[in-house]
Amino acid sequence: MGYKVVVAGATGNVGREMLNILAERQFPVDEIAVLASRRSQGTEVSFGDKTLKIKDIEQFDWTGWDMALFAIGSDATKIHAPKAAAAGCVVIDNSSLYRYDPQIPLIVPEVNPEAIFDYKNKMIIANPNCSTAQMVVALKPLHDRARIKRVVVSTYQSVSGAGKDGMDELWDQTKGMYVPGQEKAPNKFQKQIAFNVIPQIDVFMEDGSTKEEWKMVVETKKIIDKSIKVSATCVRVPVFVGHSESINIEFEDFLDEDEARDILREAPGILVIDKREPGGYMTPIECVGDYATFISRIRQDGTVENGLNLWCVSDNLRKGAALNAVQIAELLGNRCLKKG
Ligand SMILES: NC(=O)C1=CN([C@@H]2O[C@H](COP(=O)(O)OP(=O)(O)OC[C@H]3O[C@@H](n4cnc5c(N)ncnc54)[C@H](OP(=O)(O)O)[C@@H]3O)[C@@H](O)[C@H]2O)C=CC1
Ligand SMILES: N[C@@H](CC(=O)OP(=O)(O)O)C(=O)O
Repeated sequence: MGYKVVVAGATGNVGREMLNILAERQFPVDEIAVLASRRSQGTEVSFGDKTLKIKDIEQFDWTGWDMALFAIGSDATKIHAPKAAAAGCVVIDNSSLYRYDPQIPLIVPEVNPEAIFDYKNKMIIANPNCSTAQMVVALKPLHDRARIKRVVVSTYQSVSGAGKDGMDELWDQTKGMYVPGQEKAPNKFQKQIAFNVIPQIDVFMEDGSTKEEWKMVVETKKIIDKSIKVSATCVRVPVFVGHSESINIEFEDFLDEDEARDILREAPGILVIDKREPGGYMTPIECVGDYATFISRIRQDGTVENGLNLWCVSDNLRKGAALNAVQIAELLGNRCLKKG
């Protein structure tokens, strides 16, 4: 016996990946419903070898459904997640709406699976920001060994993090550079993204940081340990899929780079690719479609007492969103609902 599963936002980048991953991992599905806005009603999406028709979320009756994977952004989530939860359908939400509610668990299954039992508080579970997800997978096993004091991270985030519109803007702007009359002005992004990088993701906060940077700080504390200090700079780069991060870590205790490499090799969800030769590291284009968080360029930072540098790459639509949500669904099924 399997689950009655809903995917909300099934026409989007993340929703489509959710359907792919549910099928790939043979999640025990008895029945599946795919939802989006009214404008997509009747559109077809693939689920394994099946084709499913999109239903209008406004008209959907949540009664009798076990779990719903949401990827529809905060505004629509605010309307529909409470309706699903009230009908007894556990919501696994990709938006930032509920992440900072102390009653709602924020989960990366490799890091804090025990938080799953708090789903009962509000029948909602939050999925972290894409940049946080891959970073905490890398930090947790190192923190367990040497206690992290401080992290300085710079991100290189792909345009798919900004949804379908972000990908279209990079594509159209790049084409427009070569075809006279087809130049495309910035719209989704604040400045030209083709052949450029933009040091702003999400809105500015009062202290001069951006909300994306704030999310990385607050979410890392909630998922791993509130004592960890994080300083983040988030940058949009002209890459379609795959977020990269340069991470500098300062520990309480000394951690040798070889031991760090061994720890990361053994850690769940991580693949270490770290040869000190040209090309002996991971780049975003190579991680697309993969489940892993890839770690490269592990090296001592001799400028602080107990420092380490590393390079971290992952598919933001998978580990950063859809895969993590499906892993949460698996955790919920195995440890709490126990039907599959
Ligand atoms: N991309 C990423 O890396 C990450 C994304 N997320 C979260 O997931 C959400 C979706 O991201 P992504 O798939 O990339 O975005 P897309 O723009 O690719 O897709 C948006 C999806 O949301 C649906 N939608 C939008 N408005 C409504 C509405 N009012 N009612 C019902 N459905 C609606 C769209 O349906 P329609 O086609 O009908 O418009 C579409 O299915 C984000 O807003 C974010 O909260 C979280 C972490 C990472
Ligand atoms: N902001 C992320 C993607 C995203 O949707 O994040 P959030 O779920 O925190 O709004 C990016 O642009 O890469």
